[in-house]
Amino acid sequence: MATVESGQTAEAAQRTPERRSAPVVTVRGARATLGSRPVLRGIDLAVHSGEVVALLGANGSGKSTAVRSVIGQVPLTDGEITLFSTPLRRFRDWARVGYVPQRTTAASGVPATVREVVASGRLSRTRFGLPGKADRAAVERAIELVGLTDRAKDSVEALSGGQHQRVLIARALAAGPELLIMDEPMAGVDLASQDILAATLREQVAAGTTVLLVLHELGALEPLIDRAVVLRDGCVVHDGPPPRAVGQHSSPSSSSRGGPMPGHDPSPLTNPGCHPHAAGEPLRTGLLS
Ligand SMILES: Nc1ncnc2c1ncn2[C@@H]1O[C@H](COP(=O)(O)OP(=O)(O)OP(=O)(O)O)[C@@H](O)[C@H]1O
Repeated sequence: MATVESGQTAEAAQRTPERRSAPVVTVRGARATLGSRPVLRGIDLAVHSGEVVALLGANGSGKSTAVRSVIGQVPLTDGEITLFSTPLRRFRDWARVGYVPQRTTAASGVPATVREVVASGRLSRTRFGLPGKADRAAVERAIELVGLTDRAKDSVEALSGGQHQRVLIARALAAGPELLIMDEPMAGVDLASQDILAATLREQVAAGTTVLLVLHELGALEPLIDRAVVLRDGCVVHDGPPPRAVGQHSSPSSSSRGGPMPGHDPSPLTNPGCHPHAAGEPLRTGLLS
């Protein structure tokens, strides 16, 4: 794959830097506890307009908790989050945000068609809950984007896991979000669906959508990724070019695609809750391949 010096792929680098100036998501000093366990221990994260940022890390490192805190599902015990420059506690413009949760069923046991589930994602844009022509067109477009037009009338219960995931993504796209947050969108998805999802995402990114996604492996999405933030034990241990998969690099500073870029080093030493990984210890990203 073609790469540029910074470690970004050529495709990611082609997108204009001026589109990336405005912060869409900022997370500062975020701490969160689930049960009695401190799961986020002071993370900083920023996603700028038009950027595609991957949140990586081993199982249990806090990736899902981090994105769930961004959408207000997990309260912080300390720190602050802004969305579109508005503090999260005052943010109401949820139609601007599309969220695809970690693999769940689209139907939740309620019989519903593909079109009905996708249309539920458009409700935030409809006037008085009544869908107009533009709303119906947006729903059809979202279904088409994920290649399920021929299944629109089918029950979601009749779909494969990968098709299910495509429905959830279409639901998130139906409102035309400016920010798309996806938690492991490729997990358990068949290769054909992965290709469709990658193409869908590429189209969104080309149109200017900002993307924050939790990933286990970069896979088909790698060409789109501008930057990777790696969590370990609730701390940011890397913020910079997407690292190579485990086994392909030895340490963050040893590879042009593996090391933090100047100015992007999260400097965990400055964060009392987080400790830098031992020198020479491989950066564990949670990548499986
Ligand atoms: N509701 C909960 N109550 C208590 N602990 C929780 C809860 N949800 C998650 N945890 C714990 O918080 C830690 C971080 O979980 P989280 O789901 O954010 O990690 P993750 O990096 O997304 O992992 P995975 O890749 O497995 O999804 C884990 O140790 C998990 O067991």
